Amino acid sequence: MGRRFFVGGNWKCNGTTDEVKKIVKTLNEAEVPPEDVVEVVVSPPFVFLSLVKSLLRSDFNVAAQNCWVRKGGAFTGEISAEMLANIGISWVILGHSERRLLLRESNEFVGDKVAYALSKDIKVIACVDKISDWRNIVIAYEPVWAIGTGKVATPAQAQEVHSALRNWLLQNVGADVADSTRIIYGGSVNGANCKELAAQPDVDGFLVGGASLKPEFVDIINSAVIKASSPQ
Ligand SMILES: O=C(CO)COP(=O)(O)O
Repeated sequence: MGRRFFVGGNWKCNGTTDEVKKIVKTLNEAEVPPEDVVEVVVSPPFVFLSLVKSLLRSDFNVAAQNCWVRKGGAFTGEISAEMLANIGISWVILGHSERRLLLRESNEFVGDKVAYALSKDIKVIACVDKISDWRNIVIAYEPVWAIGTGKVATPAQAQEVHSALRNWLLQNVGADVADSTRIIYGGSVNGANCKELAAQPDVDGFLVGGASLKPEFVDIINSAVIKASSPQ
């Protein structure tokens, strides 16, 4: 099987230049498993993408937190997938519940964004339809009640939903995709609760908000080792 553990750090709308440099320094100095054991992607706000990309260790990747739904042009305030590709950003988070709730992004709009980003060779952390190339998708399950609340799903709750999502992939897309697609959990993940969650067979990693701004993010990355040693 061998789904590579995935840990995403969603910094959301946080940080100053100094704070960003500090987080990157902590990550650069951290001892973590090699790239073939855990894939780490941090997602700073747009204005810090180039800075983080230039300073961050080369075994970690950088994601944008959003992008425009199609080719750029007269769309004030938007950032296109082409622009992300142009500055060497290979990942984007699309369809986060904060954007769905606060900015009224619909399933269809998010689905169009995913399709467009994939067409420009940007990999996507998403939970949507309209996906044609599953190789470049990581699905994030983030119960809204757990985001930023300190209330984390129990390992059994997370496993139940992740396994249902994988079953949906099996029934609707195919066995290969169900077997290979990473389904990651987000919502109040921290250094203390990550290990038990990581041990669940269908939890393939995390999308971390608040704790991704703190040194404990390194502990979350290191929970990949639990996964590597637990029977699947
Ligand atoms: O929304 C999240 C990650 O995208 C989760 O946020 P918290 O980890 O702060 O709950």
